[in-house]
Amino acid sequence: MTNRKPCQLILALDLETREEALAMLDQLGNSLDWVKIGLQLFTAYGPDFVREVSDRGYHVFLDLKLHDIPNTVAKAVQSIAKLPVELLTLHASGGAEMLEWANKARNDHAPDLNLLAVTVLTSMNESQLRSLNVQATPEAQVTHLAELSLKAGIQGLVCSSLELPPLRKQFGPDPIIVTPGIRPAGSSADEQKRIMTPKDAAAAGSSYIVVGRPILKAPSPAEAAEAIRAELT
Ligand SMILES: O=c1ccn([C@@H]2O[C@H](COP(=O)(O)O)[C@@H](O)[C@H]2O)c(=O)[nH]1
Repeated sequence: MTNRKPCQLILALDLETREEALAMLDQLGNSLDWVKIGLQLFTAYGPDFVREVSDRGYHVFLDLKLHDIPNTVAKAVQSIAKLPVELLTLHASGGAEMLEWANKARNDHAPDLNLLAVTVLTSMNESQLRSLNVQATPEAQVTHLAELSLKAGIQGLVCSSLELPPLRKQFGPDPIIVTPGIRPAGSSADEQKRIMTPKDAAAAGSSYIVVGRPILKAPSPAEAAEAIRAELT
């Protein structure tokens, strides 16, 4: 028995234009509490778009996957602290010093912001890790990077739901664990390699699942989102 909160759905709002994105949010209405703004819309519309989504009442997850020298990442966290963002990603592979500097900037400027360390992208499998000269399995590499990140003080992790059992066993119920690579049964995996259904991800201990194309490309995005939410309860 754990005191873990119920798993929540985050929509990955990966669309081309502001107009398309806002129309999608209009369609989804009450099916949604959380919106992830990623590189596509942030590079096109920047902080104003973040404020616009937040002004509509959504919790905002800004998925910029920061990865640079410690000073540059810390300064970026300081800038993002001025925005209505509750979750922000950075790459764990930037290393302990980068993570510590980012966390200090968060503590100094945005203590309500939760930083999430991206471990191994869900689009990667073991052979892709080998091509980067990483000899570990995805599970071992995720666990290693998770340990590094949590030791550096980072509040949460991004990984595949497949890695949830060992992570929850080692780190317990407290770390926020966000899992993309979610595919309802029978839907296309696209380029995602380490996938799970919403139901299984929730049961395995995901704090939040991230879903993009299975909702965005569905004939009825609102029905698709509702069906996914129903799997989480
Ligand atoms: O390891 C990761 C980290 C982030 N993502 C992001 O999640 C969504 C997934 O979109 P789908 O359309 O559901 O595949 C996307 O914005 C990625 O940038 C991830 O997939 N894997």
